[in-house]
Amino acid sequence: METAIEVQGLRRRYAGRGAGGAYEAVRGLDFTVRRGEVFALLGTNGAGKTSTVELLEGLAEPSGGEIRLLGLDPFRERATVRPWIGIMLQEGGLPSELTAAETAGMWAGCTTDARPADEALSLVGLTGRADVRVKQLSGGERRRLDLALALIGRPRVLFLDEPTTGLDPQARRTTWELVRSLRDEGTTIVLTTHYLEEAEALADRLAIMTEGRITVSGTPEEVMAARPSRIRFLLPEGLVPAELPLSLPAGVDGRQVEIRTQDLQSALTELLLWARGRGVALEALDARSASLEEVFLEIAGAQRESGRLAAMVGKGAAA
Ligand SMILES: Nc1ncnc2c1ncn2[C@@H]1O[C@H](COP(=O)(O)OP(=O)(O)OP(=O)(O)O)[C@@H](O)[C@H]1O
Repeated sequence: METAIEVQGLRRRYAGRGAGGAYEAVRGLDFTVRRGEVFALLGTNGAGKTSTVELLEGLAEPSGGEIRLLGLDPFRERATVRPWIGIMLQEGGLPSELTAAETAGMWAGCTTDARPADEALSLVGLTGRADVRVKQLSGGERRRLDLALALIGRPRVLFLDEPTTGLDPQARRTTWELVRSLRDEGTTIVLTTHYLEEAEALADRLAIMTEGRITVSGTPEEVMAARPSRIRFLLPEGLVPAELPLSLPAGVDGRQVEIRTQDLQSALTELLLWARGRGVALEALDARSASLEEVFLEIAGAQRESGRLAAMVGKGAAA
């Protein structure tokens, strides 16, 4: 598969951050985004996602490393790259007195080979709101207008920064469908989102960032496969934990039993055969594969813990 974006050793340092001095928000990233895929960049607040995406968009110069977007440097060759990319910003900042149609028309007027304004509004389901002023649109509708504007230039690479924040569940699903159909038409999409089910639903590949570095990357399946699945149920009345199958190491808290396994199907089969053999029912039985959310929370938890330990060590050193 062809490469759309190639990133090597990417760094971004902000000069003078209050009393704290310079701060390096992006600390040596290497990744590739293939043509026609959805690539999601995930991470906790302040992990460095926006700082990274701004570099990919050519809005700032890296302090180290290299980016090739469709073969060019997006900062130095911005004039050439700009028409190829569509950017949906977190805060639209649109003139509030214009209607949705006027806003899209104005945008189309500044764009070569623009998609007609009404087509862009229709893609995001705003046709019925075309004559409403921006200031009277709901937060979710404004978000969809931001997306329509990002699509007006028929971008080859589309950057979506938290595209469904504030959207109701139905509008979110419609946006997902649109993202999938753009991808199927060959658009490369870089997505940042805090909704992990969104990343799971849309991303062909993803990377989780922590403190300016990529901690985990791969397809959602690869990222989740590294974590154990979980089976939970209530210990049947009259049984003690020692009577549970020995081959399935279980954690028991009161009546709540939890088994963690890398092979959910075998463990579940064994558990159900055991239950049938004992003639017991497993109340509140719940078996599930690791979700992206669990992987994310584990990484974020480890990061918080290491930050806490570093602070304790720092305090100890200062004392
Ligand atoms: N202009 C700036 N000057 C100094 N520091 C900055 C600047 N912009 C961002 N930072 C810092 O860089 C770090 C990364 O910020 P960034 O906005 O890239 O994170 P993020 O992952 O996009 O977070 P969020 O999920 O909250 O949007 C943060 O610690 C932030 O305070």
